Amino acid sequence: MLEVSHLNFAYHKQPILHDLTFTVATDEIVGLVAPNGTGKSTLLKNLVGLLTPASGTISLNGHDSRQDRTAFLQNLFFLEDNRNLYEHLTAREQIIYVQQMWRSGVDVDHIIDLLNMGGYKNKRISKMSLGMRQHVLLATYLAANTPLMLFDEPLNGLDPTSMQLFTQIFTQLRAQGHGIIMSSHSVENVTAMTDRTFFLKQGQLTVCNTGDIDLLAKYNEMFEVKALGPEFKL
Ligand SMILES: Nc1ncnc2c1ncn2[C@@H]1O[C@H](COP(=O)(O)OP(=O)(O)OP(=O)(O)O)[C@@H](O)[C@H]1O
Repeated sequence: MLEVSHLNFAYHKQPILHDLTFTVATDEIVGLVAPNGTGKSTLLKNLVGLLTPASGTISLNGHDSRQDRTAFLQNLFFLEDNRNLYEHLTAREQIIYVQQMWRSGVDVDHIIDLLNMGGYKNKRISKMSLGMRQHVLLATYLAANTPLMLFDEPLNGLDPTSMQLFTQIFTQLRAQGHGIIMSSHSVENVTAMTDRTFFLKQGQLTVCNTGDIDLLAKYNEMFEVKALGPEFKL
């Protein structure tokens, strides 16, 4: 269980996260949804310690993020985006590297098969397309095999077939006792698999059970999109 209590964060004088308190179980998928520039990445970075909260506490499976840092970090995986992969490694080498760092013992070739990466497993990451990189990125999470996984826009750049495959994998991970927080600017992308949706607005969360309400209507109500008027001209 991830437990976050009274978390606050600001960039200099710009407040981004205001007094956030929430929990995430290690067998649920939470969608973190908000428009661009709201603070989704900032929240994920605070959870993992890449940014330091101004105040508040974070613990994971009883390990406090500050007092018990090593155990806390062993329980989660977060790789911000595919630009953080090692460009000079091949897909297979990158996956082996993470599997060894996290000492997970997961079968690397099984991950490659599962993600249909056989055709490019020996290609250098620097030569890969966006979609291929997203597959390698997800593969690193499977290689770490941690109780909690934090994803920043994992579905970006995927074709519909890959989107379906990723959705199935996330659902399987939940069934096997992994907790997932997944940011997305698109509510449609995450509703198929999330148990709860956290809408982030002005530093605060509105938490909804997926299935209880029309999430798209809620999104539109919270983040009103103004229609372009007839006066619009280029
Ligand atoms: N290093 C930084 N220094 C100062 N301000 C920052 C920094 N990084 C982000 N911000 C600001 O914090 C706010 C939230 O940014 P963040 O990247 O967390 O949003 P986001 O919801 O993840 O956006 P996106 O969907 O576009 O990735 C934005 O106003 C952004 O300009």
